[in-house]
Amino acid sequence: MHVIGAGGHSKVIVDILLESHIQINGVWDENPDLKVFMGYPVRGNFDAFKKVKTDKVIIAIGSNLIRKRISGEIPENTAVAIHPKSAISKYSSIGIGTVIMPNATINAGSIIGVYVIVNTNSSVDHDCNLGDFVHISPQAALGGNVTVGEGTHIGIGASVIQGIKIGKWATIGAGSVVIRDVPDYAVVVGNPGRIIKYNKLT
Ligand SMILES: CC(=O)SCCNC(=O)CCNC(=O)[C@H](O)C(C)(C)COP(=O)(O)OP(=O)(O)OC[C@H]1O[C@@H](n2cnc3c(N)ncnc32)[C@H](O)[C@@H]1OP(=O)(O)O
Repeated sequence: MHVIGAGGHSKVIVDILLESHIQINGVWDENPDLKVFMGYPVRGNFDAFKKVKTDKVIIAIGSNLIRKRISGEIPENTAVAIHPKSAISKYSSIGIGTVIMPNATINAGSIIGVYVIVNTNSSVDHDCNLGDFVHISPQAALGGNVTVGEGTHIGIGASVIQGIKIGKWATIGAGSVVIRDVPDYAVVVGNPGRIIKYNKLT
């Protein structure tokens, strides 16, 4: 497996691959000074990776927007990285490029898009629908039937009550409690969650 990105998020993904007995063939990063990452050679930047032409690749980059941009430039049908100590219902589905961290739970009926991050100890309950490039941060909890639009970031420890619809490219602040639907691009913080501004995608 090739790993794109050599930051903190990538460290967790390398661990998942090793726990899953998946061989790492190389790490690729834009920092030309970084030669070795977690004992693996940093073989070059993203342009150099594109010449390898393989679909055995994980985009290990935490930014939802950058993950989206890179995903458009790599082969389709890339891998997923799922920690063996996550709990994923066989009645759920997980898109390509998605990573599931230790102790994350995905319950029955949930549909997880492509290149999603379901981070450590987070909980996605029954019948949720996570759009592509979403990030559910550590310890965040979604009740049943929650919809999260493309590119939205649910912050660390946030809670979303059942049935809520969150739009695309929104941000839910750390520890927030979402009890009302959230429009596209909104930044919501607090308990109860309130909109403080709107994201501008750059
Ligand atoms: C493994 C990992 O590390 S995964 C990464 C997990 N990371 C996260 O979950 C981070 C989530 N990000 C946040 O919570 C951020 O605070 C954001 C995105 C909501 C806001 O960040 P910024 O745009 O920089 O806003 P800023 O810090 O200027 O705060 C604006 C106001 O909102 C308040 N605020 C910001 N975040 C929160 C929050 N989580 N809860 C309550 N209030 C908040 C601030 O106190 C400030 O209030 P004031 O204007 O009265 O002083």
